[in-house]
Amino acid sequence: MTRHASNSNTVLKVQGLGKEYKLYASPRERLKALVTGHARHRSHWALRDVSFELQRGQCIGVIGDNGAGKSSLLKLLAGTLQPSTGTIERVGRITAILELGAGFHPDFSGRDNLYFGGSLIGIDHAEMARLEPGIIEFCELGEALDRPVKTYSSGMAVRLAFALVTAVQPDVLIIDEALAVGDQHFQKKCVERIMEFRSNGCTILFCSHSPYHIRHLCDVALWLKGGQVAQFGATEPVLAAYDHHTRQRLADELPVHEHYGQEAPQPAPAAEAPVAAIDAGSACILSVDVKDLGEAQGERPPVLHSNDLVVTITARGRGDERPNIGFMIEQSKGVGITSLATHEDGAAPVQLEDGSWRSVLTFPDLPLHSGDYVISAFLFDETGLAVYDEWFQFLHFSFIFPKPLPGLVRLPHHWS
Ligand SMILES: Nc1ncnc2c1ncn2[C@@H]1O[C@H](COP(=O)(O)OP(=O)(O)OP(=O)(O)O)[C@@H](O)[C@H]1O
Repeated sequence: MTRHASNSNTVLKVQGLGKEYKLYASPRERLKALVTGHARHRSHWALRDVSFELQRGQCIGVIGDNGAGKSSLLKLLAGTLQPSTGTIERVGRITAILELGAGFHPDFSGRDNLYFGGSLIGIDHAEMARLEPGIIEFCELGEALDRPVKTYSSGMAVRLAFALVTAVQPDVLIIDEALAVGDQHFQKKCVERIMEFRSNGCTILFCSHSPYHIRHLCDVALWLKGGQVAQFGATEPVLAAYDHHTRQRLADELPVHEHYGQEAPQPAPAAEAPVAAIDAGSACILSVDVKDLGEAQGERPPVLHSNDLVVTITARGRGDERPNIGFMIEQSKGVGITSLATHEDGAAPVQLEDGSWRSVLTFPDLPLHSGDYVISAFLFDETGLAVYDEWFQFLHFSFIFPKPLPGLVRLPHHWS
C-alpha cells in the first residue's frame, strides 16, 4: 500500500514492510495454482517487518550479505514490486536506477527509447524534447543514438539509461550498485551527478556491497540481515557492527590455525602481473615499488630486508585532477591487516615533472610478526569515490621478525 507521507520533512516512511516470494516446485505447479487457486507453493519471506523513516536530503546506504533482501527492498520502494505486508508512504518524485537499461526496446533507436522510456517514468513528449539535448550530451553516444539499442554494448545501454533516469532531479533517488557500472570516465560523471543531486537536497537510497562508498556518501545506514533490520542509524556505528559481523562470518569459515597467523607453510605464490581494469590512455597505477625486497636473490616470496616497509606508488591521473592513492596489506591468505588512502589521511600524492603522481608510504619499524603478506594498491579520483585502477593482491612478500612470538601484530603498548 502506498500513501503520501504526512510530516513535511519526511519523504519516505516505511512501516512493517514484508515481502513474501511464493516458490513453486515447477512452472506447471505455478500454472496449476493460478488456475485452481490452490496455494501449492513454499513461501519465502525476503523481508519481514522492516520499518524506517527518511528525511529530505538524507542519504541512506543499505548494506547486508548476499540474499539479505536489499534489492527486494529497493524494488518495493521504487514501486516495481508490491509489498506483501506493511506500508510505504512517500513524497514527490521517486527515480530508481535499478537494472539499468532493462526497460529499453531493442528494436528502437536510442533516441526513440528516450521518448519511450521517458513516458514510463512520467516524462511526456514535450518535456523530453526539452531534456533531450542535455541527455545526449551526458551519454556521449554520438551517432550511435540513432542506431537500434540491440546494437549497443552493455556499457552504451547503461550510459543511455543513466542519462535518462537522472535527466530530472527527483525528490528520492534509489540506486542499486550503479556506481559499479561503465568505464571510469562515465563512473566519474555518475558520481558527480549523484553528488550534485545530494547537495541540492535530493534524498538518496543507495545499495552497495562497498562499505567504502557508503561511508563516503551516506549519513545513515540500514543493515539488513535475513530480511530484517539488524541496525539502522548513523553510518559509522552501523558499518562497524556490519564489519564485525562480516569478520566473524569469515573467521567461522576459516580453519582454526589461520586465526592466529600460524598457517602451515605454503608454496609461495609468485608475484602476479597486475590485472588492471582500465581503458588505454586513462588514469592508472604505473608502478608500485617496495624498498629492500630480496627479489634479486631469487627469494620466493621475496623477503623484506628492513624493519621499515616503504612503498612507492606512482600513477597517471586524469587531466588536471589530483588523484588519491590507496594501499592495503593482508596476510597471504586474505586476513586483512590495514588499508589506507591519501584522502582518508588528509594527505595527497605529489606531482612529478612528467605529470604523473607519486606517494611514498612508510611503516616505520613494521609492527608485524613473521609471516607471508600480500599488498594491494588503489588509484582513486580526487573525491575518493570513484576507483580508477586497482592492483589487487599483486605482490606477496615474507617478513621475518627476529623474535618469534605468536600473534599477528605488535601493538603499541606499555607495561606498568
Ligand atoms: N523473484 C524471486 N522469487 C523468489 N525468491 C526471490 C526472488 N527475488 C529474490 N528472492 C529471494 O529473496 C531473498 C532476498 O533477495 P534479494 O535479491 O532482495 O537480496 P539482496 O540482499 O539484494 O542480495 P544480493 O546482495 O545477492 O543481490 C533471497 O533469498 C532471494 O533468493
